Amino acid sequence: MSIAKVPCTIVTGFLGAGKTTLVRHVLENADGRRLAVIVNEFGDVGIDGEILKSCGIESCPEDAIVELANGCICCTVADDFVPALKSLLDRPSPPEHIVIETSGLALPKPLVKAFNWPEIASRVTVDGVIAVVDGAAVAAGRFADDPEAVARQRAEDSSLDHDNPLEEVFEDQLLCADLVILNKADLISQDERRTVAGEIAKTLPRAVKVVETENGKVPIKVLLGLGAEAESDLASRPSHHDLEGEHDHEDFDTFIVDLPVFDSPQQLVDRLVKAADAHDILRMKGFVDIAGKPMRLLVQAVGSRVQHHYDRKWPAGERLGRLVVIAEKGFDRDVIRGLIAS
Ligand SMILES: Nc1nc2c(ncn2[C@@H]2O[C@H](COP(=O)(O)OP(=O)(O)OP(=O)(O)O)[C@@H](O)[C@H]2O)c(=O)[nH]1
Repeated sequence: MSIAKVPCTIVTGFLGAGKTTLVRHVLENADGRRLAVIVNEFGDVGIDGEILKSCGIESCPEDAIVELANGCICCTVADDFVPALKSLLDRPSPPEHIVIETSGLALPKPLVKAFNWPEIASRVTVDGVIAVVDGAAVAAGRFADDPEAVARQRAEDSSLDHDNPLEEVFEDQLLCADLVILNKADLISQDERRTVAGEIAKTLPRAVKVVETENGKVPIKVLLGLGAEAESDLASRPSHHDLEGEHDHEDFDTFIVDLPVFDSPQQLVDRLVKAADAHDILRMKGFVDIAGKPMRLLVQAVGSRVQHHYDRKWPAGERLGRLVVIAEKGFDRDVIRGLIAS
């Protein structure tokens, strides 16, 4: 008797596109389905796992969320990803569906390939790769090559590889997708939506549905149950990195800023906007200690767009403000620290 494989959905998308928001929406609408989540982050502090664990959804116990922080799973498939998947499958009551949220810098294809590894090939299948796109970031030209910058680089050094690393990661994620979620539709106009949809269509290698939404609010039956079996279909998912082998995220860097106590959320927001504008920071997220408040403030910035809310009481002994910063390499950590924390 053959045992049905557990379907797994890979959620990819660039930094801050809305992956965690979408995964949380899936958990909130699981309708009794036994789900588990593997969540991976590029930064050293597991913020996304915390956000998901603190969601307070009854059907989603904390041990259903497995965090793989500190690096991209696409590069640590053997050490982190496959063992994490196996340990979920080996549980006395294994999940009925597994959702994998990759880091915003991860390439999905190496992960899909891992599903062919003999250790897990007979037990799991990739139900679908969902690429979440930040509509506002695409509309702002975040992933497009800057022709002036390319020309400048070429003039300085003709042998230089001028590929835009943001564009490459963004495209690799789309090239592997079975479904594209055009998220943050609330932040862009009708015209911009058309432009963004056009850019996505230009990149997609085959017919793939694009669903527009905000805050990842797409019905769960659209997201899960795609039946793509992506691991058997690698040839139709080209990648910029097919010829280069492993990529090592050398274009990006992350560090942690220890934060002082702030008098108000606005005081911090002003500093984050200033830092993001001056240094082209891609992503900041963390928990902040606001004077006199028993709750911790969850702060998230995508570029210089900052959002915050009090998410839960500080756990005992953990009241310490910390922020993860991710940017393209070449920035001065101390300068950024100085702008945010002093
Ligand atoms: N306005 C708007 N904000 C959104 C939407 N979806 C997500 N956000 C916000 O965008 C920020 C990033 O969302 P996340 O879900 O954490 O994004 P992510 O892709 O998981 O981020 P990383 O894991 O850091 O790559 C958060 O502040 C969200 O509240 C949306 O549709 N509209």
